[in-house]
Amino acid sequence: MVLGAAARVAIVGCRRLVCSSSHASPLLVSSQCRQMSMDAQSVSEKLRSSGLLRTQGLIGGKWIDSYDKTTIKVNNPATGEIVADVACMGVKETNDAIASSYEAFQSWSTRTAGERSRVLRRWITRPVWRWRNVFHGCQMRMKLKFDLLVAHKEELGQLITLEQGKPLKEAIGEVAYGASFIEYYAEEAKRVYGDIIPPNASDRRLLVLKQPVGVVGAITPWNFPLAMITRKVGPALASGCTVVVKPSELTPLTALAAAELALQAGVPPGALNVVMGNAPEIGDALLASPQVRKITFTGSTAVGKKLMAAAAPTVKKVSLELGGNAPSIIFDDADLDVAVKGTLAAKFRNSGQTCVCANRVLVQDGIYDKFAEAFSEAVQKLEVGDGFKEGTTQGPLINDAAIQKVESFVQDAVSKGAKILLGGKKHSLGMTFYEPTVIRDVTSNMIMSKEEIFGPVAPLIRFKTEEDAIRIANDTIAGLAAYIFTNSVQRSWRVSEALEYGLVGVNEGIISTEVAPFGGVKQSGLGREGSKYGMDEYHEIKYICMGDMNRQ
Ligand SMILES: NC(=O)c1ccc[n+]([C@@H]2O[C@H](COP(=O)([O-])OP(=O)(O)OC[C@H]3O[C@@H](n4cnc5c(N)ncnc54)[C@H](O)[C@@H]3O)[C@@H](O)[C@H]2O)c1
Ligand SMILES: O=CCCC(=O)O
Repeated sequence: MVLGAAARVAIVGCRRLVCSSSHASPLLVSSQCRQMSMDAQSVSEKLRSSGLLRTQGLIGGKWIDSYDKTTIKVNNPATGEIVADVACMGVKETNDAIASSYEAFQSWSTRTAGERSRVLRRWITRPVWRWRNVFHGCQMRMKLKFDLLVAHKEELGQLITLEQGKPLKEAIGEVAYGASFIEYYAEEAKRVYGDIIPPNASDRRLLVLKQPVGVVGAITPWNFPLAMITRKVGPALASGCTVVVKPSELTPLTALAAAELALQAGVPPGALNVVMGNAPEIGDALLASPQVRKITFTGSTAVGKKLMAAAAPTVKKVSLELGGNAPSIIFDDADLDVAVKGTLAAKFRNSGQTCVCANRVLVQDGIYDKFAEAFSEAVQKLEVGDGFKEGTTQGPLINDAAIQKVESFVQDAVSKGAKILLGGKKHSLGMTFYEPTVIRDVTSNMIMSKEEIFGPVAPLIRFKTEEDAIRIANDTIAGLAAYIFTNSVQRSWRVSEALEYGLVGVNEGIISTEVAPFGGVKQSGLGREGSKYGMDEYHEIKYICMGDMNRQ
């Protein structure tokens, strides 16, 4: 089974990946990687000594090198410097991870919901008992809270900034967001109820049980290296499933640190495994295995489609969180300030590298010029720089391929008549920094109207009527998030209902939360994550018909 390589990473000496693949990013080839700057180096030394900078995979509760000792280089996108060499794994390691996960499932799935809940809670908050002086040498044993994910938010945030590039403050915010899924599902574990159905015959009783699916393969992207993992692993473990996680090769360090904390919390050996390296090989092994009963994937639509097809021979359950093309619709009656702030947040979070990012800004005729001016003013205040630098609000893009994509989209729009109001080129900082950009007079024939930009570029599209706005907004294969800015309650209902999207923000630019369902329609995906709906994805429904009940 060939899934097609989508490797955009330097894999140095990896035995299996064809490194000369046209997909490999030239930026990340080892000869071009420079020594680390003092700042990043001291951060990484601190992380190493804290035991959180792990470079081996986790299989069956043991940290291991790849079997042939090959490694991948992980780079800091802000500087191009090498942060770490991590194990480059493939089929053999993945098969062993699946086997250990399968074994762990036999006992993890039979633990009570309360036991699983306590382990998950310890992953974020672990109680420890210590003797404490209470009065004149008199000691008492006291229960203290020792937070794992939360207490290590600084270190985890630093790891995210090191390997992904987002500003440290935003990275620490991601840790809190990521931890919120573990907290939520630790609670939800105890609320998985079945049903008793009124029977169709008086001597029968009809029951419905929810049981864990089994071993889950979780494949995650680089843009949220922690939260995209906890959003899957939280409900999976809470349900009684065990997991093999494959993080992005670009950002494996955060996943490994989170797994180290999971072990400290008491997640049993094999219940959580992490393998990384050769994506197509690992993907193939997960998909081919009959022991893996579910694949949950967050990433591009193109890869998601390949995985879905490859899941067919073993008829696995599939959840897909794929790309978006979110409209942010500003109506004439919107509060200008709210619309500017909301769209700014929706567009420029994570330098525009978010699946729910506003990809198209649809602005009604009457407010178009005023909005364009106020929005450009706000965008101009964004501070581009290294994520470790105080005050930075916009980090680098993930790699050269991302920059080239953004540049080509902007060139296409300009060649077809769009006008740049702000930015429109690489930032003078070099590397993969791009100027926050606003472009007006964008139309539906331009590539940026049709495809995910995944960068800090806001295209303004003019519309006349509410019907026009809905038609333009829905004219895409994607259907993840949409935003509306209006002061009319009736309009907000009408338009929310008419939009073919999985999430709608009304006068809000950041709407993701662990308590609400997250997921797309059309080619943005299948299934939901977060909330009680996210838990359902990890259950099989079993119907039990008990007959002969009237026998004395
Ligand atoms: N809907 C959501 O919730 C959501 C969230 C975050 C990101 N995304 C989307 O993810 C994309 C950006 O992330 P990306 O560039 O990491 O996506 P990607 O599809 O390139 O990679 C995602 C993951 O899939 C792996 N992968 C790639 N090819 C594979 C193969 N053949 N077999 C198995 N695994 C393979 C990668 O190594 C990575 O771990 C964007 O399109 C974004 O919209 C969606
Ligand atoms: O990139 C997608 C996930 C971001 C979010 O959960 O809001």
